[in-house]
Amino acid sequence: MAVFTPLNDSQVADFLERFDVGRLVALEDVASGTENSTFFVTTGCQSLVLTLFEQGEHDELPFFVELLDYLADHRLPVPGPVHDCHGIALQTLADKPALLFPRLPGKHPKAPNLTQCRALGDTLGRMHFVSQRFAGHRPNPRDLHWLLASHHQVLAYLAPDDQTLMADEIDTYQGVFGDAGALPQGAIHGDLFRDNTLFDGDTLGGIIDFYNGCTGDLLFDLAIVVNDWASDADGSLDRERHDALIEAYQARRPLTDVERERWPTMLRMTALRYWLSRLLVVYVDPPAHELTPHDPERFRTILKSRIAHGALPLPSA
Ligand SMILES: Nc1ncnc2c1ncn2[C@@H]1O[C@H](COP(=O)(O)OP(=O)(O)OP(=O)(O)O)[C@@H](O)[C@H]1O
Ligand SMILES: N[C@@H](CCO)C(=O)O
Repeated sequence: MAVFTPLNDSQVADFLERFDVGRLVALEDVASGTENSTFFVTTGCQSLVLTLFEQGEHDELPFFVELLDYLADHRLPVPGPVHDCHGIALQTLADKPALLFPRLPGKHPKAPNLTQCRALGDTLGRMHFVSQRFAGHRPNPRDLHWLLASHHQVLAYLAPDDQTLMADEIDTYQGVFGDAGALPQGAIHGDLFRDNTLFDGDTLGGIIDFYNGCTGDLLFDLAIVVNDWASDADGSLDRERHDALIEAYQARRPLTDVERERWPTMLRMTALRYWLSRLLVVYVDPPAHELTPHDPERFRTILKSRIAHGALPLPSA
């Protein structure tokens, strides 16, 4: 379920009067999603998405609005928030912070094909090209500092081998990524899994769910994408999807020498990032609502595969 705060037609009809978007024709609860309440809203002239923010740092919502405004202004396929008649995007509805977005076309790809991988790589490369000049700032909440500070909370739930694996890996990352800021920096999505994209056939209709968005290493974003989009069931990398993503990305933003050098370790660090965040959800901070948590084991498998087989050779720029 993904409606934690139900809304009725008259609440939404009144809410829409703040904007120049037409009158309510239909309101529909959105079943997917785990964090916020989401509704599809149809007016006489537009298809929209209404999000009520249920969790998280509400004082960080202005950062997300600025980032989405910036990316939409640069013609990236993201839902730029709708601003009200006074130019304000961030609203309150049912005592929750609320944003209204254009509804983007498409479905989440379960098994992305090479054309879809190229489209995503191209768009991520374009996004990172412009996001280096984004003026906002929000430190990456899932960076090496977070790994270091948080992993102790799950160690007791792991088998001894896995405790050693996690601790040794984090030691390795400290050696490689201790010099924060050494890699190219910019605004990143921070969670660009397949289920945060919408494809209309092979056309990328949009990238959504920017609530892990932050500023930091661009390479972190690319590694999250490659681990999710190009891993097979056994965790190994599929060369064709890997190359399609990275070649298209590099046509927009070639990786630097230092990024290429640190790439294998970044793949491991972002795999461990999800192993840990999923373990935290399962053991330490389960959701208040009855939701099936994502499987931590998937990212342990990916991590072990990256350690055993290394990274694939990066295509040249
Ligand atoms: N702008 C949009 N256009 C079309 N569909 C959207 C849009 N925004 C959200 N959705 C739909 O609503 C669903 C839930 O949205 P979202 O991912 O933002 O929710 P969430 O609660 O933050 O979930 P999670 O963090 O688990 O992905 C998406 O999977 C998608 O189907
Ligand atoms: N994409 C995350 C969940 C949302 O942050 C995961 O797969 O664990």
